[in-house]
Amino acid sequence: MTVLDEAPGEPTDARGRVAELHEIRAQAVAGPSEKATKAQHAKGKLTARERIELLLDPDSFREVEQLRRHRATGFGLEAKKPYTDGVITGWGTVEGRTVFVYAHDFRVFGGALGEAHATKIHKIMDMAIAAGAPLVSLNDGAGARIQEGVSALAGYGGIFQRNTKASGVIPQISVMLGPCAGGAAYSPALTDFVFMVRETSQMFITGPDVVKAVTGEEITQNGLGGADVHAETSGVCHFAYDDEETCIAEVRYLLSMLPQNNRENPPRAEATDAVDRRSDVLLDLVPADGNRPYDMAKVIEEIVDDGDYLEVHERWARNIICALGRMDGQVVGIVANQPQALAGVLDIEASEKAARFVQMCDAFNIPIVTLLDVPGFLPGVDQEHGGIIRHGAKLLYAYCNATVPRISLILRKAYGGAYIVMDSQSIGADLTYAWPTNEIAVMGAEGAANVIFRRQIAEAEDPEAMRARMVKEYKSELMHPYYAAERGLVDDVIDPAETREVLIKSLAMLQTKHADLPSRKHGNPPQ
Ligand SMILES: CC(C)(COP(=O)(O)OP(=O)(O)OC[C@H]1O[C@@H](n2cnc3c(N)ncnc32)[C@H](O)[C@@H]1OP(=O)(O)O)[C@@H](O)C(=O)NCCC(=O)NCCSC(=O)CC(=O)O
Repeated sequence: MTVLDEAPGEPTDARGRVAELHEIRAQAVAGPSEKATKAQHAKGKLTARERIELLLDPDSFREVEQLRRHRATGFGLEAKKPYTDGVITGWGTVEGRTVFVYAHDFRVFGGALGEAHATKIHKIMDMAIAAGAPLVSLNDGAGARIQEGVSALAGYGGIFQRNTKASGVIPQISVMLGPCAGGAAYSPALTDFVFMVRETSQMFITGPDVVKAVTGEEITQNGLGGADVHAETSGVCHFAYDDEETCIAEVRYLLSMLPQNNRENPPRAEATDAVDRRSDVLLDLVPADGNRPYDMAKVIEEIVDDGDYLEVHERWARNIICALGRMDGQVVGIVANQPQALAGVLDIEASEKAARFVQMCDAFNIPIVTLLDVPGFLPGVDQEHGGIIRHGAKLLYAYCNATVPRISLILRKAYGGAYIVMDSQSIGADLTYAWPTNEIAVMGAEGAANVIFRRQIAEAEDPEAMRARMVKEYKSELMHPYYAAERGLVDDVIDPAETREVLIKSLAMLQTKHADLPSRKHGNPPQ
């Protein structure tokens, strides 16, 4: 029973009304019951308000529509009309910059979305778009509120439409903090970043019971749509953590590297690492032998400010790394082949992962640095039948379409179509560099010799000796490190130890880059 469950009394004096307001507010903030809060904590989850407190700067939260209640009837809803209607909405600041937020309160109808709940979210999304500030959703809801039927479903439609309208305009971050089923899983997929917490958050279109009924498969909630599944297998989530506190702290970190909207640049930090810091260690990190693996993450660590960067989709498609870091305080997006996983080939998942990242960087004015060490696209029936052509095209399209500053550096090998796709000069990179160990070619020397000298090798008295001679000839003709530089296809061959300085000075020059694309409604990118 709330104050407003009874007809408001006779007007008393102003002080009486103010006291009444404070009482109502206290009820709204407290939520349904102490028991419900305990149940939430017992599941290892924080309440919506506790989460908002972790996300925003202290005392910065300003709530909107705290006193909203649903007007639905039937199924006993008339008697159950809690304030907030199960979602807390408002704005505050993160490191002093405005951020809009909505947080499902699982204690109210399992955080399920009804009509009033949905229109609160619509309002806060409209406010975020109008203000040009990021939107963070803290999701812990059971999907459409079943008692409200189609009104609830339509509420989701309004969210999806706004997610799409806001796409590429303001950063949208979805933080999954509970079981998010059905409608609750679609909106995050439309946003820029999805965060999850192991054990306590799940995302699925239909839960294990429906899966069992339809396909006969038996699986747990986590097995179906837990954080590890989405971070490693499906690629639905970009970041997965063990607890809510770490997860929300990382959301703050990510926000610190994003602009408020597409009309701003990402915030520049105080430079804390010397521009001309040499990286002699890179010569030991990257073996000259193109077949030997190494950890590209260590190269990134060496060239960014203070070795600090945030890897996106760290555990999905590990053969490519996508990361946000700073160079001389300026935020950059780094795309790099990872020779340590699948030799760094481009396959379906790697192409999708990098394409989305490049697109995100371009939308939010983040310059892109591409580090190449790529043997090519992954051959195979699975890949061809899985549509590697159209998935690879997504990456090509994303790079070709990107107007932010783009710099690429070839560390070692760069073969074939994969070389062209990974931001070569010919698809519009602003500056391309290579280390003296580069091998830019249509394919590896052995493969090339086998194709173009097949007849000579087959007819030779000693085919193996002939093959070795032809490989050598191909290498000396076409695969020496200066072949591309002589033709102007790389702008310079650089000393690896000077990589950081060269990249930073190039980024500084490109800061004022301006590029226009022909006028059009929008492109038709491969899907
Ligand atoms: C989300 C859950 C896994 C959480 O399980 P838990 O054991 O933690 O909690 P619980 O089941 O006790 O639920 C907590 C309270 O929320 C209520 N509750 C749960 N789901 C609800 C829903 N969708 N609508 C209205 N109320 C709901 C419960 O009745 C309960 O109320 P009380 O506290 O009063 O007892 C489960 O509740 C569940 O599977 N719910 C149904 C999810 C679903 O099918 N959603 C899709 C809807 S269709 C959709 O979204 C559109 C689409 O098809 O895509």
